[in-house]
Amino acid sequence: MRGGFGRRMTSEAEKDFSLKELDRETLKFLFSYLKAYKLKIAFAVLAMLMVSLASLAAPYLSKIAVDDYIAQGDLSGLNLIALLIVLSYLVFWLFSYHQTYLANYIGQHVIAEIRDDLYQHLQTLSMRFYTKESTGNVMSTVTHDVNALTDLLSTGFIHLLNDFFTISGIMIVMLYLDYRLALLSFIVIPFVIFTVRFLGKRMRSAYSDVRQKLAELNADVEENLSGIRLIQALNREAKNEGEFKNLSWKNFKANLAAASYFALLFPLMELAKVLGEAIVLAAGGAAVISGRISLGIIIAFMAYVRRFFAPLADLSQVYNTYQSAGAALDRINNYFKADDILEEIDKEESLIIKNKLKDDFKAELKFKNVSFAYEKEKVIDNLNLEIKAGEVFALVGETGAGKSTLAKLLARLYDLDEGELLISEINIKNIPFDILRKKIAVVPQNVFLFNSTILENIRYAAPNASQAEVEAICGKINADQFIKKMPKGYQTEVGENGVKLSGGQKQLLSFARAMLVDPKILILDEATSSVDLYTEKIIQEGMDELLSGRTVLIIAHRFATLKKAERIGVMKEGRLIDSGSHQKLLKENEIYKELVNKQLLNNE
Ligand SMILES: Nc1ncnc2c1ncn2[C@@H]1O[C@H](COP(=O)(O)OP(=O)(O)OP(=O)(O)O)[C@@H](O)[C@H]1O
Repeated sequence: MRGGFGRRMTSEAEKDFSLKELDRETLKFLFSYLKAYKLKIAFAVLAMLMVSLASLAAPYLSKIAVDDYIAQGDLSGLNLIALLIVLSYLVFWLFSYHQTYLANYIGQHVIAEIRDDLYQHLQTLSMRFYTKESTGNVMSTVTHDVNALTDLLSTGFIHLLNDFFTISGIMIVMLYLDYRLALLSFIVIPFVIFTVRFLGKRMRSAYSDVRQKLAELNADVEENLSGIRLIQALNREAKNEGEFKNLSWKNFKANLAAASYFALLFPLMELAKVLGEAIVLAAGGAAVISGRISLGIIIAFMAYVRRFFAPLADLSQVYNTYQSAGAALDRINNYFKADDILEEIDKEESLIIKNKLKDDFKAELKFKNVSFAYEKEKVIDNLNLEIKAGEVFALVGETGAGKSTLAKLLARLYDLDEGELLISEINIKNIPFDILRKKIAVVPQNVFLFNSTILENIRYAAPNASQAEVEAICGKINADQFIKKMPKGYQTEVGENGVKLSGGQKQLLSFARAMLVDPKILILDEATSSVDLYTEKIIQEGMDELLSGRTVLIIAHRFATLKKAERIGVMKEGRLIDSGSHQKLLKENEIYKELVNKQLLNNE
């Protein structure tokens, strides 16, 4: 995923997403998860309403205290009001706790469910999907996008509803207390809306720029750390440092621009608040002097005006949350809609085939008029090939001829575009995956090892295998020699993708991993150059054991392996152009002769 996360964020995720782009289907997708929490959502909304109501109570109670009790000299009434104010804060506190807890409860549950479903779905998608989509993109959606949804579901809804209830509540109470003074103090609202819109738009784009510049910085760090060996070997440190400084400077400038808008917003809100208070004080004061309204009303108004502006400013931030959550939701749903799935046959048929293959599995392979393209161009072109049970068949061909692609089709990492691939006379599409993976093992060209112990890496495909079984396999293929020399033997940690092992050692572990499954069909996609002569010799010695009693397809790059094959096929541009014994091909096939002379013999 080198550079993937950052790259993707710069290119796609941070483009300005309009909430209008959210289609019904995407919203339906979100609601399908929320449905299960209907009752809790109702309680959460109720709690939000209570929080807003409770926050409205204190100024109104102050008005009553001033007008009805202080003016009348009624001390016991005054104490009652003081008690009610405290009570209103207790109610506020209680419901505030519940609204936050419930919103987080619902939000976190929904997020966990979406994340689990997404992960499960991603595991079922075929290599076609992963060829199109970079790992960085997928990673970013599972983590970054799902987190953006968390912001929306856990806090976004609370803010939106609370702000909405509070603003409406304040306006209603103010209008009720004195509509003339209320309308007069609302004069400030257009100013606030204009400011919030003006600054909000710029802040959104400034923050988007901040994220973009940060993503570029991340991508740079990630890529350069992954390639640190090459960077040091090629003496690129100074140049890279210059590039990094440049990115870092851009990041600094973007942050400063965002901070300057942010620094403007709150003083302007304060200004609006002070203006509102001044209007209330001047116009309200005059109304009190003229006797039109009471002193209590002006006190309540002052408090309401003060409370009015925070939620208004808040709404511009909430819009931000909604926008990024909308974009994230869209991308998550698009992954759910991805249908690059390798279909499996239904359970009943699967059972019939399982039973049939259990007693009567013929390890023979037939490619019939097979064509396949990763994208548009055909990589396998009308290929026909039959490999008999127990045969050792080697494939040769120039680089890019399509040899490894045949191995991928046999492991059903992709489905064919045309033709048929039969294993034991059954179309590969009808063989349940669990059977296929037990019958066929691939030793790939590029070995992948997990950051775990040698033991766990070998038994990755057969987790129930005992250490004794693993050791027996390693003994047979001569892998135990180097493993036993390691400081912790089979418990040695191999590091990220086996970084602590040599190329040859990694390959030996990969052989052992395949052999532990005891496959009837073995595919060896030979690496060209990663193995030193000593390990090569060990591998060749262990090879006979590896091959005996199995049908083997070897994608051969070495003459030594070629010698083990009973039949050799020559591939060119996705076609099998010839096949036969080494001697026959050497005599009759120019391409084969050239391959042997120019490339394979070099490795002998
Ligand atoms: N995931 C992929 N997406 C798109 N094209 C691909 C993909 N994998 C391979 N190809 C293309 O398919 C063609 C066949 O590749 P393949 O790996 O089968 O060749 P090969 O014969 O095994 O080569 P080599 O001997 O170098 O390993 C090449 O042109 C390659 O560029």
